[in-house]
Amino acid sequence: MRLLSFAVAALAVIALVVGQQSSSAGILGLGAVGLLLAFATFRATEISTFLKIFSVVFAVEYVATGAGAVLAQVGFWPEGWQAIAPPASLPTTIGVFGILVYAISFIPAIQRIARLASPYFEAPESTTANLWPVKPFRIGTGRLGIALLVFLVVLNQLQVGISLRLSFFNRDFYNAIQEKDANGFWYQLIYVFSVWAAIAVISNLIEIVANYTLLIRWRRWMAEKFSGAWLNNANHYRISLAGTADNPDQRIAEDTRAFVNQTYNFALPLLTQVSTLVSFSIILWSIPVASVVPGTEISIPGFIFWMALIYSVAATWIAHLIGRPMIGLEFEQEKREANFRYSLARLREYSEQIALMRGEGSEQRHLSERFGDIVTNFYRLVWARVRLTTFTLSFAQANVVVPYILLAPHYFSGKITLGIMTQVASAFDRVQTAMSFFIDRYQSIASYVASINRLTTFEAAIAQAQAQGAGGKDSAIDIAQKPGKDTTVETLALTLPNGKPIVNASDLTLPAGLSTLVVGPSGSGKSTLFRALAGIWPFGKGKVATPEGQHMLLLPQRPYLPQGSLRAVLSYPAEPDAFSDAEIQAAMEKVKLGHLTDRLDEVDLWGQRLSGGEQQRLAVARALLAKPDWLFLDEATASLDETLENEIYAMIRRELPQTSIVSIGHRSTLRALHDGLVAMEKNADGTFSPKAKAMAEAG
Ligand SMILES: Nc1ncnc2c1ncn2[C@@H]1O[C@H](COP(=O)(O)OP(=O)(O)OP(=O)(O)O)[C@@H](O)[C@H]1O
Repeated sequence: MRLLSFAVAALAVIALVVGQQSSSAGILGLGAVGLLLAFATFRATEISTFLKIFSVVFAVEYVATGAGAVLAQVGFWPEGWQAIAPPASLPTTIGVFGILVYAISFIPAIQRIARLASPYFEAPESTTANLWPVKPFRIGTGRLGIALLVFLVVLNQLQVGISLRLSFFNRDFYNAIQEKDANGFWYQLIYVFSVWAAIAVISNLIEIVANYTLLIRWRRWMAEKFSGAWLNNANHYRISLAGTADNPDQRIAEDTRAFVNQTYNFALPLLTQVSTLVSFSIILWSIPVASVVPGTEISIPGFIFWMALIYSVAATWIAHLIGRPMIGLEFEQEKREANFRYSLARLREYSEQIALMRGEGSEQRHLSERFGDIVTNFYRLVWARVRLTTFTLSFAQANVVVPYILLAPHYFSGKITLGIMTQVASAFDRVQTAMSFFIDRYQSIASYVASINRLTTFEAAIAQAQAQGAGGKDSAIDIAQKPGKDTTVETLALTLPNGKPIVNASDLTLPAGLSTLVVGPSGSGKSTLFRALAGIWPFGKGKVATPEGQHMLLLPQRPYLPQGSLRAVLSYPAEPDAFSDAEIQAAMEKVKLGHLTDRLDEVDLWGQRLSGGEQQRLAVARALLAKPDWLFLDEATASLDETLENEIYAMIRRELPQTSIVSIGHRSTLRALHDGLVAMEKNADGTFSPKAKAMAEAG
């Protein structure tokens, strides 16, 4: 039944066109009634799809009219151009209406792409352009991007022009063969073909260089922009807490690459295809005999063009119906691959724990399940691909024959030459290839859409984290710098990411120049309090005053050891050359890491080489080098034996006499090493409050 409606609609459109061109009111009326009947059985979305197809047809017709007129004026091409009469009223009206519907439906997608793409082309920073054979010169990053893009667009249009020119060569060449014109044959081959073919090769080579230069510059800029915004003001930490954007690594590394490549690989070929469609449509349109319906004397303007168009639209539609499930399957495949990779990466990270627990069997089963997921979906994908390819390949084969079937009667009756027949056949093929643009890109469209989504949500997550961070517009925890020396908490109510309250603090003063020990049950929110004081915990509200212009350093229980030399690990987060060898070695001796002083330039995975205690002492050495005004130690010496812990604390007090120290620790021996005590006390509502105590108090 549905098929019947579609068939009626298609026939009605043909009747409208034929009726209008032959000025036959009867056929026109039949077409109008048919279209109305068909529309009555259509769903709303189908009517809009119909209008979209109609609008494309007429958009092409309009563009062809304009381009034909301009090119004929300029007289750029040998012969064969002729002005095309503007399309008449009824289809035009429907077409213009359809164009509007079509254009509007694309606006949101284009806006999203433009929002992600445009910042690069507006980037003001200056950069060095290294474009051989021109000497390197300084230019704005965005300007260079625009220049490269414009250059590529021009080059691209040149290539369309070349293929158009070669189609005329094709016509003249076969005509010369048919007429046994040896001079014409050699002339075409030597002077026409070789020149244009050489230009085509050179322009392709230049395009490769310009293309890759633009893409790598654009991608680098985007990756730096995203990683910069992600790292800024501890946004990365708040994003992972809030869980607003999974796998930032994939977004920064993979999705920026996919976005840049795909945007380029869609935009330029799309432009090529549109220009190809327009220029070859003109050829199809402008050959008079190709407008005559084969076997009859009826002439329909652009008959063969319409045939190519209707044929391709129908094929595109069928291919879309067959290929549509592939979009979802591709998306799923990417996700399953990512899960498998993630399982492998975790295995590497926890290799020691897994080996100690003999967990390899369980890991192997887990990996094999993950890979099984990949395989299951892969087979579905293969079948979907087979179905689509069956159709597209058969269609491509039919393509070779269809134009000849349409033209053969004219050729055999002597109305057209062999040259014209082959030219029209190749133009027919070009028009239908251009129309099949989206079919050929089913897979990449799926991943393109996914990348755009991931980048857009990542941007939103970064903006949210930025707003929640210290000083951000949505930040309810006000960390103000005040004159004076102490750090004071006026009021502070901290919650978990899910809103559950955990810490309530008021009137807490951490005195400058002294050392304060914070104690309390496990899970009472001591570390969370430290995170809030450091300005990275976004959940809750309150007011904290920190002394103005003072350097604060927080050492967590598990220190972070970056990749690189031991010198870089020790100087972190300062540059590796921020401290002299003598300074570094002295700090290492003080934390009893003297045995490592001759390995400063050794690059290793230090986080896996050094013992837990050694790593903690290395972090203390960093503090000795950085000499902060405030040092927060969050169980930063918990892996050391008591004697060594005592020695290290005494050393810190000795070496950093100006530094105010706040520590979290569970061991009772720590009390003797501190001047003051703050204990976490449980409230009736289950939250904890830090309270200053005398040393003897608090159990
Ligand atoms: N990102 C998070 N999401 C959900 N809950 C969290 C998060 N971070 C901490 N918590 C919870 O908040 C509570 C306080 O954690 P916190 O690490 O501050 O405790 P702590 O007093 O330092 O504990 P410990 O002495 O064991 O180190 C715990 O119950 C913990 O599970």
